[in-house]
Amino acid sequence: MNDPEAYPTIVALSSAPGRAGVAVIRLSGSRVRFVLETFAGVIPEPRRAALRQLRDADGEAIDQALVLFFPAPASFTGEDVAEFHVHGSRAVLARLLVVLTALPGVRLAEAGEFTRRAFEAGKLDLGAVEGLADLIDSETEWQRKQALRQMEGALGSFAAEWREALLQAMSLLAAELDFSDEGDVSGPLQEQALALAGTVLGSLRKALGSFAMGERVREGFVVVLAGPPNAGKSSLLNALAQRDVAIVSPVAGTTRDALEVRLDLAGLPVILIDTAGLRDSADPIEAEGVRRARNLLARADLALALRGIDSEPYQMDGETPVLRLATKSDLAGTPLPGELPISVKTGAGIPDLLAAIIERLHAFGRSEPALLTRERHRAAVADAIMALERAVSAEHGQGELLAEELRIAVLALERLVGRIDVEDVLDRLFSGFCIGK
Ligand SMILES: Nc1nc2c(ncn2[C@@H]2O[C@H](COP(=O)(O)OP(=O)(O)OP(=O)(O)O)[C@@H](O)[C@H]2O)c(=O)[nH]1
Ligand SMILES: [K+]
Ligand SMILES: [Mg+2]
Repeated sequence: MNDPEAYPTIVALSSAPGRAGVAVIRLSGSRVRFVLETFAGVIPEPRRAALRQLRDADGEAIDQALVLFFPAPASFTGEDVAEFHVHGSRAVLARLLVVLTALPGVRLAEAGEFTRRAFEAGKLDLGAVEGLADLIDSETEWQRKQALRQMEGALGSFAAEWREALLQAMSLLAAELDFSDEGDVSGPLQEQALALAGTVLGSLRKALGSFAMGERVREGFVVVLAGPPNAGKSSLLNALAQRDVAIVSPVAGTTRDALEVRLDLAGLPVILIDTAGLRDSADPIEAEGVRRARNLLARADLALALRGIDSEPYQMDGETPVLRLATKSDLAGTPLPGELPISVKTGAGIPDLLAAIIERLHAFGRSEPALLTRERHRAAVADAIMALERAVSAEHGQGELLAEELRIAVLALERLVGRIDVEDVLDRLFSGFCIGK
């Protein structure tokens, strides 16, 4: 890790680009002390801010900066790390990055490279890296809480406990097998091993139960506005987004393309999608819009089925959970049983609608924050569960089979936290990171 060839010192703007009061430039690697001496004239006391004038090699001032030094190994990456807190001006940042990268052995960081080094130094496990990525992307309260817990290693510590228990079960089985010459004797040690596996199985099932919520909190709940033309779908989208996003008109068949807005509903991230009014149309463009609407509806987490209170009832089929709305409640008409009356014109019923949507979304899981948040997590835990289910249902006396299933479950848990098969996951993950992270 200290080899400057294999690990050049990396530098990047770690705060957001553009004009700002303060910007943070971060460096990591074996040349950090040299950089500090050269540009700041001093290596500050570890973790203490020092106000310094930064000067280039000719002694010309670049900016005043707060300078921080985090010596290896107690740093984010495990290497020597420095931060320059400078004025967030494009000219200061451009000049500083030019002079820093002009030094031999110093280059600009790639996306996620600081975090990759932290991972390689064992500072973060895969779950924590994923949590960090999610925290940076988080926009709502639920997303922030879930990501923070994951960044702090929740998944890693659960996985370590499960793995520990299964390894213990495996050693009990091995001891049992040593006592028997046929490898087919069931005894008290096997019973103990099975009990351990059963406990882990219960805990894994509980974690799996958190996935539906965890994934949706991470990616957003998909809520689709559906109903016949002119039911008021686009009007409702605009009202909920509090922006003029979609075209509204009295012409039936106005909306063709699906339009989406992101909402924060009591901390839950929602992707609200407006769609073409559902009807048989001879117009090929409108018909395509209706086809897309039906597809979106089929994979939505919740459908808002709209009917104008002055219009005919209509049938909406499919598996998607539905909340029924009678729109335009300011006009003459009566809501049908089960319909919530709303009016975009007067605002009547809109707070009730929001409360009803939030209530429906909570049906995906009430306990927060979730432990499993990505398909990758679900797949690994499901594999471990299947192996343990086979283990606990094995015939008595099949000690070797049992051990094999436990081994499969342990491997799945090692995949979960990135002990094995990690490269592909990392490449995909880091390509989505910002440059200075
Ligand atoms: N009185 C009244 N009119 C409304 C209300 N909401 C929508 N409208 C009117 O109903 C008409 C249709 O509204 P849209 O929002 O375009 O309906 P839509 O369901 O998106 O229609 P398509 O995109 O054609 O399927 C427009 O003239 C709206 O002004 C309401 O709450 N009260
Ligand atoms: K319309
Ligand atoms: Mg519309």
